[in-house]
Amino acid sequence: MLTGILLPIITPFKDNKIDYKSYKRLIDHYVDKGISGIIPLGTTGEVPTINEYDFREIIEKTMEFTEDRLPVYVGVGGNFTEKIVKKVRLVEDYNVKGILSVCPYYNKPNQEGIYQHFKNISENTNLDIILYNIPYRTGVNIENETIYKLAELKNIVGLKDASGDIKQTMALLMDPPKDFSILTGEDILFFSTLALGGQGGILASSHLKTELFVEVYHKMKANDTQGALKIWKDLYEFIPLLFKEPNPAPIKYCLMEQGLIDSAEVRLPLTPISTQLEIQLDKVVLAYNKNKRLHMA
Ligand SMILES: O=C(O)C1=N[C@H](C(=O)O)C[C@H](O)C1
Repeated sequence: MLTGILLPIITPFKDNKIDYKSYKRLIDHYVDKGISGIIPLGTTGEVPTINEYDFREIIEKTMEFTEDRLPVYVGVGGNFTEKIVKKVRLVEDYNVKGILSVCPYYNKPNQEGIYQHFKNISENTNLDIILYNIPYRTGVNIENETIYKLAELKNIVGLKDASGDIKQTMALLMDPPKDFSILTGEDILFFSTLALGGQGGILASSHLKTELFVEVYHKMKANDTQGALKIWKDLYEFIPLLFKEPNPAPIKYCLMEQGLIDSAEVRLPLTPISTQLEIQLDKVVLAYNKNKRLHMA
């Protein structure tokens, strides 16, 4: 079972090229923070603006830099099944654990089409597959009935749930498929997903205050709900700031401010964050780092 926090890691750019010096620094920073895996080339990795050459190189460098210290799941999704199968074949050249595959977007398949799409991918790879349901980006919802059917397939191991419908999420959590991980992809629902029996989250926001997210997870697993809630209240205030402008621009700004990456560059059509948001984030991140130094002193 997939459990805990998987980090959908950003792709650092510098002068419009991928900044692998920063990328290595970033991976070395996270591998001992208690996360359960790394996911390059997700939404937060800005996969829509990554070309084929860079796609392959990012996987190669991710494997090189993680040095087997964490499992790697690669974002491989799209709305042309045949093309996705070919892309999965490319990913199999590397020792990755699996893929995170977003529901087909724009051409808006029905539930049978969604089922056949993922069944086709499942039959053409031995890699683990995490389904990614995010209707507010794709325009299509993977309904629970379809998730139950897909969960029966040999290598479909879990769901990244960003359904945006708490009733749908709760219904699935109340009667989860067997040996199937339900991980929230809606960061603000991390605590409630754990409280309802979910296995964890794929959380862009855990690039920041990583230790706190990990502590919430462990406290919830130890049934220390009040202890987890005390920490969660701080994160609950913080998370919306990271999505106030298009993800991952706010996160990249904070990582640059912390010296973890050299530049907060994003690729068009994404744009740098506003000065107003910079000021808001400076306050929060500086306060957190100061507090951390005080605790460590
Ligand atoms: O890149 C991801 O994976 C995630 N993307 C979501 C989004 O930006 O919509 C947020 C979530 O934290 C993980």
